[in-house]
Amino acid sequence: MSTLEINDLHVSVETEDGPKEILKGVTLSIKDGETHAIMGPNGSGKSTLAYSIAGHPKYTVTSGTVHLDGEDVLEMSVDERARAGLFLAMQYPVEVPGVSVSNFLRTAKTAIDGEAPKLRTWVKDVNATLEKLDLDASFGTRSVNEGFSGGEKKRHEIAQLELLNPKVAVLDETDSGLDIDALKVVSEGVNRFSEAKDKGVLLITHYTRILRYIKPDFVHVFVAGKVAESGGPELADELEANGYDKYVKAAV
Ligand SMILES: Nc1ncnc2c1ncn2[C@@H]1O[C@H](COP(=O)(O)OP(=O)(O)OP(=O)(O)O)[C@@H](O)[C@H]1O
Repeated sequence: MSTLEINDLHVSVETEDGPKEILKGVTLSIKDGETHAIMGPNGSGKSTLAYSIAGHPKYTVTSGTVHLDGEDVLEMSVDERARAGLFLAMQYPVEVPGVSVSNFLRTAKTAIDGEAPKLRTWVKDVNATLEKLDLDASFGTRSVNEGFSGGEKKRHEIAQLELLNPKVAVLDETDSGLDIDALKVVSEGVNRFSEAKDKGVLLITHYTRILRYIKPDFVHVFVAGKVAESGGPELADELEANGYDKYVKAAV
């Protein structure tokens, strides 16, 4: 049974005027098989939370804890976090010119598992995964994210998710820039991961439309660096109807 436990997490970034606190005490617990959606206004700190879990050096954890299966995540380097089973799909995936998708995926798999996957089964797995995501097999020869459309970038993130098979996935606006067909394909990939494999998902999103395909067990309203309210899927409908106004006013 895997659990990601975030407790009273405070995170700052360095600005020209000194450190600025972005996360102001985030507490969340994500267990196997649970999908948590985080929704909140622009600039409330959702990506900061995702990056802080993954270990981005720009963010300084000033207090609080993050544990995965009881292990102290904040003590781990970025690659140790990945090996421990954490996965981050970034809002803006970076280009890696000259590194093919196939090479990238195999290198990542080898680094995470500690040994290279057997070539024949790996090639089969990669091709099957790309096919499920409606990506042509030739996609594997392209440089990572270079010239990818918005939809291709997000499908590639989900291909990584499926092939690297982490314990917990943090998906930062994986629905942004997707047309309706791509949204379905990407959502199916997330569901294959979360439902079929009984894994934990933290899904950051602005839109309830993805929640038609990926059913969250919990919805959290994120305002001014912390969780302002938590509820079930019905909370997303309430946000769609009424916006964040009442939560923003209460946070001031
Ligand atoms: N270097 C910096 N200097 C000043 N402010 C910063 C810096 N880096 C981040 N911030 C601020 O941190 C806040 C949180 O940003 P973050 O990207 O986490 O929000 P978000 O909720 O993911 O927003 P969005 O929904 O627009 O993606 C923003 O107000 C942003 O301007």
